[in-house]
Amino acid sequence: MDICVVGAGYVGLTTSAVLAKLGHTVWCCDRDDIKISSLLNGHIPIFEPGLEELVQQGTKNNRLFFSSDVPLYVEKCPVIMVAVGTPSAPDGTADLVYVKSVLLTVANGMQEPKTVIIKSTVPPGTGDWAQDFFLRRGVPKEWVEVVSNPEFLREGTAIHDSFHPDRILVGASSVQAGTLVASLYDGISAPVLHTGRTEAEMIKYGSNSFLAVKLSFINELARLCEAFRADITEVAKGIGMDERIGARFLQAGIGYGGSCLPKDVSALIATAAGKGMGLKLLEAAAYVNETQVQVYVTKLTRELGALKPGMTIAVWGAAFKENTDDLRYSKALVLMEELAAKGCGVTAYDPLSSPDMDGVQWAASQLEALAGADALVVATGWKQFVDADWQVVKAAMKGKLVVDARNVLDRAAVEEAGLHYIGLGRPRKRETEMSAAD
Ligand SMILES: NC(=O)c1ccc[n+]([C@@H]2O[C@H](COP(=O)([O-])OP(=O)(O)OC[C@H]3O[C@@H](n4cnc5c(N)ncnc54)[C@H](O)[C@@H]3O)[C@@H](O)[C@H]2O)c1
Ligand SMILES: O=c1ccn([C@@H]2O[C@H](COP(=O)(O)OP(=O)(O)O[C@H]3O[C@H](CO)[C@@H](O)[C@H](O)[C@H]3O)[C@@H](O)[C@H]2O)c(=O)[nH]1
Repeated sequence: MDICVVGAGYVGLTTSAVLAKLGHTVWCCDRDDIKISSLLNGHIPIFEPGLEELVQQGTKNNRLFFSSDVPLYVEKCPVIMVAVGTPSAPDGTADLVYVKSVLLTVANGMQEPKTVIIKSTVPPGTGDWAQDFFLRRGVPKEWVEVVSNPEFLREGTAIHDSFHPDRILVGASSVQAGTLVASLYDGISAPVLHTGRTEAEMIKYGSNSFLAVKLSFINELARLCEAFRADITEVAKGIGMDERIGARFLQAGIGYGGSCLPKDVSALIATAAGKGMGLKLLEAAAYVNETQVQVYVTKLTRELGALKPGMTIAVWGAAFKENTDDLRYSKALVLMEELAAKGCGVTAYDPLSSPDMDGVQWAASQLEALAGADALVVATGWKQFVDADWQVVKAAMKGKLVVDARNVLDRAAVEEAGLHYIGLGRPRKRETEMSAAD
């Protein structure tokens, strides 16, 4: 099948490479000339493990092509997949300006019947709106089928997730269109769920919102654990052993970030508000998440005294999670902003990113970031941070405080090095327990 994928971001690029691997001929188009020329020169503009190899395979096998001429390939291809961004507008709604601009390009270049797949995350009702939009632009009804086909990949594991999805979701208003879109994924062994368009859109928002609620729930429970000196990692393990709940997404920490969960929660809340409804549970999840960085600022203040000029805090991690260079809605950056605003010196390190920020100095290595530091905060769970040599860390720092904002460090190893460990809901074992464990 000849497919034009519009948008060469995380989703567009990954999906293009995956569809090419599945035997389709894919034109991945983006209006960003710089991105496309870099792709044409063999350079992948994002960090995603395994993506470069897959893209190279696709281009070598003449299955994957790149172009900034969006109208040309939109007109040529019978199947168009819209994978452009749907960022948060200032009022919290999903800004559909990019999606609408692609739909207009499609409508203008319509010379023959087409299937228009919406891969971008869009609010319930958008697919129906798009179908009407084509009719209103004078496109004959039988010439266009809009199909919702949301994406569930995670950054950092995008290739694995694409080839091993929990489900392939296809929301269509006709069996024929749904079957055609499902067939694009032939070769992937996963259940295919056929639904209506709006149901598919709702499933995507519902899934991300559920994950957000799960994370804010465990983060709030971790706060409560602190009040009882209970260990949230043991509590989460016990809760997660109930198969109805599941063990994943129960790692307490500095809160969820990234380009999806925060914006999709806010878009669903705004979508409900548009229907005169309040989504109280989601609002609470968003609130807990927004206040989670403050929990760590309070911990630092409790240990170091008022945060002020003259103090230096080292922060390891900039990305919103490990194995990505994506900084969108990163809690690590929010923490750095908070510390810098209080006048603290912030020395930071991330294996992939060093964005310009007022009051933040980027070090060339994780050890270099520790020079003169009163405290270290581990804000992203990169493996190289987890595996740090804590004796070396101790020698490099001025102070002794290590704040594990992801609950990923080996507390005993940190403490054995003579450092003072603080996580979230991870108390020191009580003396009696410690001697019983010895
Ligand atoms: N990032 C993820 O992990 C992920 C996972 C699942 C779903 N999604 C959803 O997929 C969509 C895309 O997300 P992303 O992270 O890949 O976005 P992104 O910001 O990385 O990339 C979007 C791309 O679209 C391009 N673009 C915008 N308007 C265009 C136009 N009119 N014509 C051509 N190109 C245009 C931009 O230049 C950009 O390269 C969003 O709706 C997002 O919510 C993202
Ligand atoms: O136990 C956990 C799991 C995750 N996180 C944090 O939660 C955020 C989101 O993580 P993750 O979901 O792995 O990242 P994304 O790549 O944004 O993926 C989410 O958003 C995508 C875009 O919609 C969806 O496709 C995916 O299914 C959905 O998991 C990150 O800040 C993580 O650090 C935790 O704090 N604790």
